[in-house]
Amino acid sequence: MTANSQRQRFSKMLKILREHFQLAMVIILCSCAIIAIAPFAVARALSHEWLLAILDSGIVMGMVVILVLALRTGRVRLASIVLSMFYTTAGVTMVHLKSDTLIYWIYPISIANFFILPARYAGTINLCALLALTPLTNHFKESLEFFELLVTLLLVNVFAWVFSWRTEDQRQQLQQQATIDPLTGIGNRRKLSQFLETQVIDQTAVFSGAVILVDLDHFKEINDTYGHDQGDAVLQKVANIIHGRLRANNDEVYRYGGEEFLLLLHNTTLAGAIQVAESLRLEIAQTFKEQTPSLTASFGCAQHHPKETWNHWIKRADQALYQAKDSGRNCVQPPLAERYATE
Ligand SMILES: Nc1nc2c(ncn2[C@@H]2O[C@H](COP(=O)(O)OP(=O)(O)OP(=O)(O)O)[C@@H](O)[C@H]2O)c(=O)[nH]1
Repeated sequence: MTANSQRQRFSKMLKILREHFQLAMVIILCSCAIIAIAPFAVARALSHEWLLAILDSGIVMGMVVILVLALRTGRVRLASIVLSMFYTTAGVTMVHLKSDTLIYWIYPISIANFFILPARYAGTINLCALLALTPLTNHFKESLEFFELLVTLLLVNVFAWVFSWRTEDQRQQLQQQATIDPLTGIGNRRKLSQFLETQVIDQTAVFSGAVILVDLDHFKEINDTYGHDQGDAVLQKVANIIHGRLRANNDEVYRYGGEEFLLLLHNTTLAGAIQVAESLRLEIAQTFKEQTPSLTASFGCAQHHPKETWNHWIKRADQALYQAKDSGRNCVQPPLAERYATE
């Protein structure tokens, strides 16, 4: 393998890890724990501390199982919950068995839970850990010392909770800004790519449906006649018309380009997509028929074929749209090869 292709593979891996933060956290936490705890298991076995050696080995093996679960099944949320419950329980058990000197491990454990889980899950698991530690009161010489420990642990949890909530809020805002088209309020091309990519990565999700590409006809003339602001208002109105025609949980619309929209219709045949496109074509033409120049739209439809790649599918719809433009605009076209089957 050349240095260049190695670099490409490495940067591809980094991209996947960046996009799948939770999976990255599971991999990092499991790997660090395995590397850090395995030597203790060996050292304890060598010094005949059998109980602790068995516990350490159990933790290492548990981490390996969780790592494999996350990587093989892709069920990262489940793996994160199991991982968090596993090392928190192991931490609390060790404190009870070994002595309260290990109690300081509960601090990083509490924070790690907020890294890999949503705040409410992490908070609940940490609260259970705190309750499980309360029987330790008699291990401390002064109850004030134990009380201080509980208060500091609670404070760490509150700060981590606030930090986690704020980070999640910022992440959602960024996600919104990056994926929503500010003019029309519908998803942009990046959101469409994310949707298509998750469908490809998650092999269990089988898409069955159709796509419609909508392109406004001679839109440049609208801009030239009425100005860009009016052009923007027309785009918003078209987006509203399309949005109003969608089935709430079955269809999605994206702004695919400047004056181009893409509709994903789940569980829809080519004939169904053509029907939707035809009614949209009539509604758009009717809405703008009074203005000069009037506005119409052209449509290209394609049904997804089993095992067809996303690129190929959308390319077929694009070719159908090209045919619609070529046949005089203000019309709906299926892919050329399927035209007669739909007539
Ligand atoms: N107002 C406004 N205009 C936009 C926006 N994005 C793209 N456009 C305009 O859309 C027009 C697209 O022009 P063309 O690609 O020539 O297409 P057309 O005039 O619609 O002609 P056909 O597609 O061939 O029917 C250009 O004038 C762009 O400036 C936008 O966000 N707002």
